[in-house]
Amino acid sequence: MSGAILVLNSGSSSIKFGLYALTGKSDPNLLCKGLLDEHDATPRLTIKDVSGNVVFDQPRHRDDNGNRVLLTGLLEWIDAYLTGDRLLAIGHRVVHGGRDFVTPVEVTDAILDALFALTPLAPMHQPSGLSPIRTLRSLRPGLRQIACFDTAYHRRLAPPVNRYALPRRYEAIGIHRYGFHGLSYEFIAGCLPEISPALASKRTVVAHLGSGSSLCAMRQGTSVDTTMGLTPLDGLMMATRCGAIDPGVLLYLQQGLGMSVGDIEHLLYNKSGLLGVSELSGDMRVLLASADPRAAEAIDLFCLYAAREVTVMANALGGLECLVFTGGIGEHSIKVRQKICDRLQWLGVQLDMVANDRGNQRISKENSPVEIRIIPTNEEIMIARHCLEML
Ligand SMILES: Nc1ncnc2c1ncn2[C@@H]1O[C@H](COP(=O)(O)OP(=O)(O)O)[C@@H](O)[C@H]1O
Ligand SMILES: CC(=O)OP(=O)(O)O
Ligand SMILES: [Mg+2]
Repeated sequence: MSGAILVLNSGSSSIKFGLYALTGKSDPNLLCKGLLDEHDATPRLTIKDVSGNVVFDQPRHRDDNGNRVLLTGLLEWIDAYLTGDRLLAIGHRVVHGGRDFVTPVEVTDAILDALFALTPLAPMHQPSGLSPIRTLRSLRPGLRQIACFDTAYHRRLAPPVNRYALPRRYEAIGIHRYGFHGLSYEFIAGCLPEISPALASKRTVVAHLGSGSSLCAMRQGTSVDTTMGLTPLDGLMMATRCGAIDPGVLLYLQQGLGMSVGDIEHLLYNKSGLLGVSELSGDMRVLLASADPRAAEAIDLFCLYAAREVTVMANALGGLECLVFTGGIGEHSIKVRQKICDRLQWLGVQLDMVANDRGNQRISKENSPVEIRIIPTNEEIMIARHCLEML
């Protein structure tokens, strides 16, 4: 098979783009990749080829509904760039697949409606992941679009691990833990046996630390527990999300302070986490560079949550033999990795400070009971692989 696949990964703070060539049955081959960072004052999609040359650069206007102008420009550019080769499909990261979507699907209007209906379960992500699909369907009705789900990798989680202590009738209607960042975890699961077969069988906790952050307890490539739940609000403290919180706080915000449901949703998803505690920014880079004590407090709390939840994941695994850092923060922040590992020394997590400073692939001490690694994630290639399987 020859042709190309476009991948769009719409996260809570960025749109990541990948264009892949398909050559036979081998792994999709990256042609160019790009990023639109919502932290930027004037976000723009900048795409570079594999040599690092900028090949596309267009601002995204705030009032560009559904990114129509941006996506129109992008499609025109891709047609010219591929010079005769055909765009075969567009693959998308969709955060919530709910109960019905546990493998990648080719999107139809009915499926799009069903996925939009899950918006209350992922209000920060579901609309931004789905609106490009709707826009692209109107721009190119004949082009196949494939949705790949963050929840799918955790689909085998079963009671009691995915169960809430609620009356059973709520579980019966789908209120249980789903877990997210599945495309990232699936990619990491694929990397472990390539690094070494022994690593793949280790009791592993993967820490995906980005704008959204979660942990996955992994054994033999499978998720056995994860920190996010019905929604991507649970578990770790995040850029602007609170993470695990006493549900009584929510009741008090409503009953005691008279806040509306919409205001509480906005507070928990968009105003809390690093941003809420620091009162400065949800961007870890900004906090690390700040001398304000509130920034340091926010970073401390972030690391406390992460370390605390690692112990919960280790419990699900019956021990801890490997800790993997990934995601924007996990891959790049020396200090955050160090602070998390410091809190986990009693579990056998022994960080090699020099290796950590250098950002080596392996950052644990030679005799550390727990092997510590940095593995850059790649949700886009995972989506491209799923598309190739579907095609
Ligand atoms: N060099 C760095 N040091 C610390 N944090 C970083 C660095 N580079 C990126 N980050 C953090 O990573 C976050 C984005 O992570 P990423 O996984 O790319 O996010 P998304 O959830 O949007 O996919 C940013 O908000 C930033 O705080
Ligand atoms: C599920 C989730 O939190 O995603 P992101 O990290 O892209 O916000
Ligand atoms: Mg992400």
